[in-house]
Amino acid sequence: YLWPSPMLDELESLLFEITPGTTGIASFIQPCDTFTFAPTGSRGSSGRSNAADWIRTAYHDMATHNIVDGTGGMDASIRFAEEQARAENVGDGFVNTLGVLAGSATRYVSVADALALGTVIAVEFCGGPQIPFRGGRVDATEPNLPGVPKPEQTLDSHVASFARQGFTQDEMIGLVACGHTFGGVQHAPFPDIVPELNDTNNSESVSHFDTTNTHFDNNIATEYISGTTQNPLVVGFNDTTNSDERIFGSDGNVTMLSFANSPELFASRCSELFARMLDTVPSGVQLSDVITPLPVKPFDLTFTLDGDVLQFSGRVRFWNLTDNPNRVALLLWDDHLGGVHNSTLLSSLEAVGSFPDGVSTSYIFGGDDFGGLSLDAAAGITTMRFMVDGKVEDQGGVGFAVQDAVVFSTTSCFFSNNRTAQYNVAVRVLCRLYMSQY
Ligand code: HEM
Repeated sequence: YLWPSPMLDELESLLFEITPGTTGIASFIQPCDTFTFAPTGSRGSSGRSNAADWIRTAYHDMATHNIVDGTGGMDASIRFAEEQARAENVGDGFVNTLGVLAGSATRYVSVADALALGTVIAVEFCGGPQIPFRGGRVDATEPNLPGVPKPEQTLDSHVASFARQGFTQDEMIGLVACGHTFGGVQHAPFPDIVPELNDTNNSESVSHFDTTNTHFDNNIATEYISGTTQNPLVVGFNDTTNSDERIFGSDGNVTMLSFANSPELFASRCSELFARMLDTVPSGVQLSDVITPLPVKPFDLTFTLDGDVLQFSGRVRFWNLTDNPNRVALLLWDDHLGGVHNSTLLSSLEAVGSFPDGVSTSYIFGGDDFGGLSLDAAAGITTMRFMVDGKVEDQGGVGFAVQDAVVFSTTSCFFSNNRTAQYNVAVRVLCRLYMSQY
C-alpha cells in the first residue's frame, strides 16, 4: 500500500514492530503460558493462557456468520454483553480478551481488527505459522444472531453450522484441529465435561486438548492418531459432548492422519484456515490487501508554525536495512513554489528494531541537534523522497505526500491556572499562511 494510510500504517506497526516479549501485542502472550487474569501469578499455574482465549474469542466472533445473507462474522459483536451472556459463549475468556486487545483499537483500528490481530500474533509468537493479515474490519453496532457450535450437538448440526459459516466438512476438521492445538476445557463453565482437577499447577482445572497446550504444533493430531490423547472433547467421560471425536473422525481420520504425518502440512493448512476465519466478515465490508512491511515508512511527523518558519520534525523507518554508520541517507522534499531541497538524515541508533519478521533502521529528520528542520513557511512542503546509498525511495514515483495546509502555531498555549488553552492555527491559502485564533 501507499503511505500515508492512517489505518494501514497503524496496523502495519502493530503487526511488525514487535520485539518478542517486550513491545506490542506480543508482550501480552509471551511467554506463551502467560495468563493475565490468573488469581495468583500471571503465568503457568492456572492452566489457562491469553493466547488460547484470544483464538477462541476470534472464532466465536466469526461463528455467527451466515454466508447466505452475509450477516455476522468478524465484527467484534462478541463485545456486547448480550452475546457474551449466551450459553454458546459461556466463560470469561471473551471479556478477558477484549480487556487486553480492545486497548489496541483507535479511531483508525477497529476492535474487530484488534481481535483478528490477536489471533495472528498469538499463533505466530507461540510456535505457529505466519497468517496473512488484511485490515479494515468494521465493528458491529449490535449483537449478531446466535451461531456458535456447542459440544453436545450432533455431527450433522456441526457440519451444517460450519457450512453456514462458509466452511466445508474438511475445512471444519482442519479449523477445529488448528484452534484446539491451544488451550482446553475448563471445569467452571463446563462441569459436565471436566471435573475439578485439584491440581495447584492447574488451579482453574483445565483439561487440555493436547500436551503442548500453550504452543502451536501438530500434537493435537499425533496424540489423537496414536490413541494417547487426553482431549476432553475426544475421550471425555460423557460421549454426548465428545464433539472433537465426531468431527475428527468424520472423514475416516484422513485429515487428522495427514496432519499427524506432517507438521509442515498442518502449519500451512492452519495458516490458510485461520486467514479464512479472520477474513470472514459481513457482506459489504471491504478488507485491504494482505499487509506486508512497508520498505520505507515515515512516522512521528509534526509541523508547527514559528513566526515565518515551519518547524518540521519526523523520522523514517527503513525495513530490512541494517545499521551502517557510513551510510549516506538524505531526505529530499518539494515545496509549494517548485523548489527542491535536501537534508542529511541523522541515524537514530535507539530506534533500530530487530523483529521476528525483519530488522529495521530508523533515521531522524535533519537539524544539528535532532530538532528537526526549519522550512520557509510560505514555501512549505508538498512531497518527500528519500535517498539511501544512492537509491531513490519514492514509492514508485508517487513520493510521500505530506500536508501542511493546517498547522498549529507555537503561539498556542495552555493556562494552567484556569485550565484553558488557546490554539492558534495557521491555514495555508494560495501558498501563504494566514493565522487565525480560536
Ligand atoms: C464444533 C466446533 C467447536 C466446538 C464444539 C468447540 C468447543 C470448545 C469448548 C467446549 C471449549 C472449552 C472452552 C472453555 O473451557 O472456556 C473450547 C475451547 C477452545 N476452542 Fe473450541 N470448539 C469448536 C471449534 C473451535 C474452533 C473452530 C476454534 C478456532 C479456530 C476453537 C478454538 C478454541 C480454543 C483456542 C479453545 C481454548 C480456550 C482456552 O483454553 O481458554 N474452537 N472449544
